[in-house]
Amino acid sequence: MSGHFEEEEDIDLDSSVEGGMKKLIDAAGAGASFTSPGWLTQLGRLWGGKSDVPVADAKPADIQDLLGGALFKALYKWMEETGPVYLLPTGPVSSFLVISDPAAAKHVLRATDNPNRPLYVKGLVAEVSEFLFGSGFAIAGGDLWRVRRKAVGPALHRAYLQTMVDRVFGPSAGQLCAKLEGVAASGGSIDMEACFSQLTLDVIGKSMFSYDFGALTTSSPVIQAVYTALKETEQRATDVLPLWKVPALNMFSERQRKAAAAVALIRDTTERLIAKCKEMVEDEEQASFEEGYINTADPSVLRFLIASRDEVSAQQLRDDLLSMLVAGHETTGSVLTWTLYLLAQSPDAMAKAQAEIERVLGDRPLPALGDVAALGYLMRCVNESMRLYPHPPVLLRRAQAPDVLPGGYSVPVGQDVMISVYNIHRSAAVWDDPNEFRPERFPLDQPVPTEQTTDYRFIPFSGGPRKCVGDQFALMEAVVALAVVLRRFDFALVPDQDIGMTTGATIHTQNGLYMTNMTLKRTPRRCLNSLRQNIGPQGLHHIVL
Ligand code: HEM
Repeated sequence: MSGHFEEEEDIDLDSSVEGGMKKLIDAAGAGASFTSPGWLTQLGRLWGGKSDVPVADAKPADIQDLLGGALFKALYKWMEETGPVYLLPTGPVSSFLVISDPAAAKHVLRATDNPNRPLYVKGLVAEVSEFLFGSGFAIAGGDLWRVRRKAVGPALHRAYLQTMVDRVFGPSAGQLCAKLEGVAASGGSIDMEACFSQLTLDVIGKSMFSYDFGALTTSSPVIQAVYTALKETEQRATDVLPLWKVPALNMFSERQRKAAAAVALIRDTTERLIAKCKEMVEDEEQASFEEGYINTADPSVLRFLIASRDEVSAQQLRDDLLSMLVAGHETTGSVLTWTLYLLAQSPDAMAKAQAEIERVLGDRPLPALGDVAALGYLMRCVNESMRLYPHPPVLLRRAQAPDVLPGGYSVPVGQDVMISVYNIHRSAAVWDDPNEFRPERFPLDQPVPTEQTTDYRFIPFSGGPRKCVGDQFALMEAVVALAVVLRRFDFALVPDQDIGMTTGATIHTQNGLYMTNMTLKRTPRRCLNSLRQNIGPQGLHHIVL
């Protein structure tokens, strides 16, 4: 396999393939894989154009991974066989250009929705999630995206994040501890993947709309609707036969009827929250809105956006908020799941993280904003977990102008592109011992790693104009949640469980992450009392419908 390229460097294709053997495309467009053409490659042979990009040699066995919803595993195998940039034919005239190289990823990400270099757009992502996001800015493009990103981004300012740490992240993690105490007392086991998904749904509801889903403690139709809609987005992303693209068929599909009902309920709930918030803001002086605005009774993003009195329709506001809800929920839940999984298997790293938490928090039960920076090792554990398990594992783009990638590969107009973050993060050409969990690879005396500090070798939040708007929010939420939970419990994996990996929008376990023998750690009494008092939504004006 070849190494990664420097941006815009010309590369000799002959030398870019292991052992000097190159997989070049023949005149008909398939790869130099005549000897063992698989079904996908056969399809690729029909692919009309000539290309200078090697073609993945997809075999029938590979479809197992694809049908199992773990496309990213097959993409990894093809990277090892074919190199860091290859074509994956998906039909007679369709294909994905798969990128597993930091320089090529940087090139594409920085040219997405970039007014000075408008070469790429989001493409397919918008198609699979439009039914839920509507015109939300996470999937919109062009001017609509630019205007809405500019309006929403400032809502996540520093004072907002500080308030969320104090009033939402810490207390919500305390509620999770209360739930886990029952399990620890009974000596049973619990699926921590489900717990983290509930925790992050509660957190994002409170932070976005001051709405308490109560997912950690209850079940409700709205919660079920969120899960149904999320599942549908994931299924659409991996459907082999996308029947949902034919509106006339949707009424005959039980799955589609359920998804439509779920979306209707979520939208209705959000619209009612918006209407209620608008009523409350009516009396507020317009002059009171300035940079860094925060309403102490209701510090939510919804309140910020309504108080800004931006010219925006209720529907756009609804779709933007739903974009944030969905983008910020399962992603952070999955980060927590895999970080706990990795720590539970690495006693040294776990001991180091727990010692740091004790030292930083002393007898205070919940971290404050300043503690997040002091919890540097825990942060590196989260970073390292996001390297090994990036969510989503692939980023999709579509070329809207002809382009040439670093390495000299041409990209025709309309080409669908898949940046495999998973491959970049696990490539031996990019990282030493790429499959090992080693938080120490991100030293404490250097900045927290980002796409900038690593020159796009580490891109868990993407990069360029469409980079995640909630990266700081998510990192703080994850560090606070882990600090609170690891302070209170020691965890042990239920032995012999098959964790597996599957994916939709994020990487999930196949069967849950069951923890047992959850020993309550000795916690200072003062700290414990304070934790118990703090788990309510103090000081948050919760909108109740
Ligand atoms: C650890 C948790 C998170 C991860 C791993 C994550 C990852 C990402 C990634 C990779 C993208 C870019 C997708 C692309 O380039 O196609 C993205 C976009 C986005 N994220 Fe996050 N995210 C997380 C948490 C959050 C949170 C908490 C929020 C909201 C508070 C959020 C809101 C968004 C939005 C609105 C976008 C779209 C931005 C745009 O297109 O302008 N994310 N996220």
